[in-house]
Amino acid sequence: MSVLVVIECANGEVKKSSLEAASYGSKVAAALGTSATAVAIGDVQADALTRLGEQGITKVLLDNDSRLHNFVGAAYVKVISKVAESENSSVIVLSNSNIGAAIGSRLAVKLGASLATNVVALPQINGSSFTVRRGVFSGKAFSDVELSSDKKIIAVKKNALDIETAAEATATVENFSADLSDADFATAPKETIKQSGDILLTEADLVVSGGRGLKGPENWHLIEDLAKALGAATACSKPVADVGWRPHHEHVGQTGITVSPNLYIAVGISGAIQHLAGVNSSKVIVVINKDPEAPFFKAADYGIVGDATEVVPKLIEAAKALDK
Ligand SMILES: Cc1cc2nc3c(=O)[nH]c(=O)nc-3n(C[C@H](O)[C@H](O)[C@H](O)COP(=O)(O)OP(=O)(O)OC[C@H]3O[C@@H](n4cnc5c(N)ncnc54)[C@H](O)[C@@H]3O)c2cc1C
Repeated sequence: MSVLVVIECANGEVKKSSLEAASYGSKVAAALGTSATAVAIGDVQADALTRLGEQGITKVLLDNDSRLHNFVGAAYVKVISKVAESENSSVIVLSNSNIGAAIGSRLAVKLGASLATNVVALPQINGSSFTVRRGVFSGKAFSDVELSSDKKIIAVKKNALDIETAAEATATVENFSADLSDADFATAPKETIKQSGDILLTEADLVVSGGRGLKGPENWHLIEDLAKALGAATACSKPVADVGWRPHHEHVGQTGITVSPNLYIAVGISGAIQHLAGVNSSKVIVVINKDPEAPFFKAADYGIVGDATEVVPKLIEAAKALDK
């Protein structure tokens, strides 16, 4: 019996959300008195995988098939399920990322496992049954669910738990071949067009976001300059994307992307419930709005009442000064 953690990789590195999953999986393994193994998929350097020892992973199995560098659901499910069988894994931990959400239910069907998505806390273990807490209704409520199958799959909500790092531990890395055939890639991406911007919004630790209060695209440099000074990704409210000031892949909220950064700075955004649905699991929310009655202030950890054109340049200067 072991705990298996699914590690997503891109550009040679392990994604942050997978470090969170590794940390979570190691704690579950410790509670069960077993070890945590990982299966790595995607474009990754071996030394990035050995460093998973710092999150408590003892062994990493890597499928080197270059066709896996792009996400292909059927192939990913096959690799993970084969590793789970060969390692006799009873608990599989993955990130509740886009990829995790796409493969979790398919894996559950293939392995006959119970599945909990959007998990925000370690499980309570009662014999062979786990009770896990899930975030539901866009983070407005929690639901405690029982996983009673022998095999369990837990998809951990991004940024819900800290990454714990133990000094100097390394994981061994072994190659694993799932003997994938062309049929496993029957539906595969032909081309990947990366979103603009240096920092991927869904993976960003810091996000600076703008709304209609910016008045027009001619003022968007305020958002970009603050983001650059902080090393943040940029985002926007839906109306801003609808009128074409920004591309739709930057729109966050109920009908856009969900983000969970450590810091979300909202500039000139009113804080409508549909916007909050995509950002309210951010660790710290800072709101800048000239209207003291703006609903976003109720969800904010810090608020600045003021005109964005006056407040943001001061923040940019302050952020630049921190770098000196
Ligand atoms: C089904 C549905 C789904 C939706 N999905 C989404 C979604 O996913 N994401 C989303 O964002 N919205 C979504 N919306 C729209 C949402 O209801 C709001 O209309 C939208 O979020 C408002 O965008 P905003 O805050 O940028 O603009 P506004 O509501 O116009 O707010 C602008 C804010 O800027 C402030 N402001 C004005 N001038 C300044 C200044 N100079 N300095 C500082 N502050 C200033 C104002 O006080 C105001 O609070 C959805 C709506 C529906 C019906």
